[in-house]
This record gives sequence, structure tokens and C-alpha cells, in this order.
Amino acid sequence: MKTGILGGTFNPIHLAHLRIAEEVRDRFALDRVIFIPAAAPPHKPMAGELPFETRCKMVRRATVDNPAFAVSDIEGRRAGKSYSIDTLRELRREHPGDEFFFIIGSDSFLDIGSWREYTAIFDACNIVVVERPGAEVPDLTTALPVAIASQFCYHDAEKRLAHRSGYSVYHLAGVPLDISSSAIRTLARLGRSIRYLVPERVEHYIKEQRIYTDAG
Ligand SMILES: Nc1ncnc2c1ncn2[C@@H]1O[C@H](COP(=O)(O)OP(=O)(O)OP(=O)(O)O)[C@@H](O)[C@H]1O
Ligand SMILES: O=C(O)c1ccc[n+]([C@@H]2O[C@H](COP(=O)([O-])O)[C@@H](O)[C@H]2O)c1
Repeated sequence: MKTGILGGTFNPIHLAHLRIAEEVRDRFALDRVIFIPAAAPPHKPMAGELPFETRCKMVRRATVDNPAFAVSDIEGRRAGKSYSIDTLRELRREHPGDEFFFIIGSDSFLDIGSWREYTAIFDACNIVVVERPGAEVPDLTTALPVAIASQFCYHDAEKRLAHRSGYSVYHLAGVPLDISSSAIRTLARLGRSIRYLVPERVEHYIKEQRIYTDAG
């Protein structure tokens, strides 16, 4: 089975998350995409932020009507920071027959050299880098951490970097959606509309629970 993984803080999940998951599913003929909310995002200050369970609820609401989308609370079952390499190892153990495609925005990918055991991530799965407005990656090769650049060979026609492990890093441009969770939180705190930035079910949930007005 070909399985996409989209990890995120999802505070809250928004339409760009859903669109990039759908775009990658379609382009790479994936059987499913698993959304993985981070319980303790390694690089984001979460003090005073929304509880894991509330963020999971919004992700479930956002994905419930797509049979190819699933949500996993795998990172909520581990103590400590939610390192992606730990999640990937666990998923590979649980689903030994799957080929994994780790979906990541270009802003996050440009920072991957600072992640826990990042070199092991390239040995464990394919990576799809989705271009994000404000974090354009004109050349995937130069976006790689310098220390591992020599482990790859570039295939221009497929916009693919083949890694020595047999996995690849792909570059997906042309889905520019300038939406971010932080901008949505700001709008919600100001009492402004967040319609058409998040799915309707998530919009209603945020309003009903007064999530960004009372809690954050
Ligand atoms: N508009 C977007 N285009 C492409 N990738 C995106 C976009 N929004 C988020 N992503 C990617 O989705 C993943 C999860 O993102 P995350 O949950 O942190 O949302 P965010 O909008 O970046 O949040 P915040 O604004 O709080 O930093 C990351 O890999 C991020 O790069
Ligand atoms: O493993 C790491 O060191 C690591 C460092 C930063 C981010 N991540 C993961 O990248 C995904 C997006 O993170 P974020 O902070 O942009 O929401 C999410 O699944 C995080 O757990 C992972």
C-alpha cells in the first residue's frame, strides 16, 4: 500500500493542509494519507496552546468525509517530543508492507537539517516537498542539508532527487495556497471571519468551543 503521512501541529487544520494532502494523493496515486497531529511539536512553543485532543478533534472533523484520509493519534501515545523519525519507525513496524511518502511544506523542509536524526528520515521513506508561498525552493538540490547532498542524484524530468537508500525526494510546486494556522488564529482572536480558510465543520467547532477567543 502507498501511504502518505502529513504531520503537523494543526492549530488549527486548514484548507491548505487538506489540499496538499489531496494533491499528493492524486499525483502519486497514494492509497491513503494519514494525518498525524503532533502531541509535542519539537520546534514550536506550545505552552498555553491548544491541547492535543482538541487539535485531533478538529483534524478528525476536517477529514471525515474523505475515505482516503485517516487520522492517527500515534504521537499522543508517546511521551516527550513528537520526533518524526520515531513516528516513521513505529509506522514501518506496524505496516511493513507499506511504502511511505512523508509530505512536508517547503518552509519545514528548509529546516530539516535541524531535526532529530534527520539523516535516518531519508533512509526510511520518500519525501514530497510541497512549495509554500514565502518559502520557495527554486532548486531542490540546494535546499538539502549540505552534509548529505552527495547522497543524492537529481533527475530533472521527474523533479526528483534519488537517494542512495532507493527512496526519493520529490518537489511539488504549483499548489500555492497562502494559508497558515497562525493567520487563522489571529483572525479568530479578533472575532474576524475564518470562513473558506478552514472546513465548515472546523469553523463551527472553533466558534462553538470559543477556541481561540477563550483558550488562547
Ligand atoms: N499553505 C501551505 N502550503 C504548503 N505547506 C503547508 C501550508 N500550510 C502548512 N503546510 C505544511 O503542513 C505541515 C503542518 O503545518 P502546521 O500544522 O505547522 O501549519 P502552519 O500553517 O504552518 O502553522 P503555523 O502558522 O502555526 O506555523 C508543515 O509541513 C507545513 O510546512
Ligand atoms: O523530528 C523532528 O525533529 C521535527 C522537528 C520539527 C518538526 N517536526 C515535524 O514536522 C511536522 C510539522 O511541524 P510543525 O512544527 O510545522 O507543525 C510535525 O509532524 C512535526 O512533528 C519534526
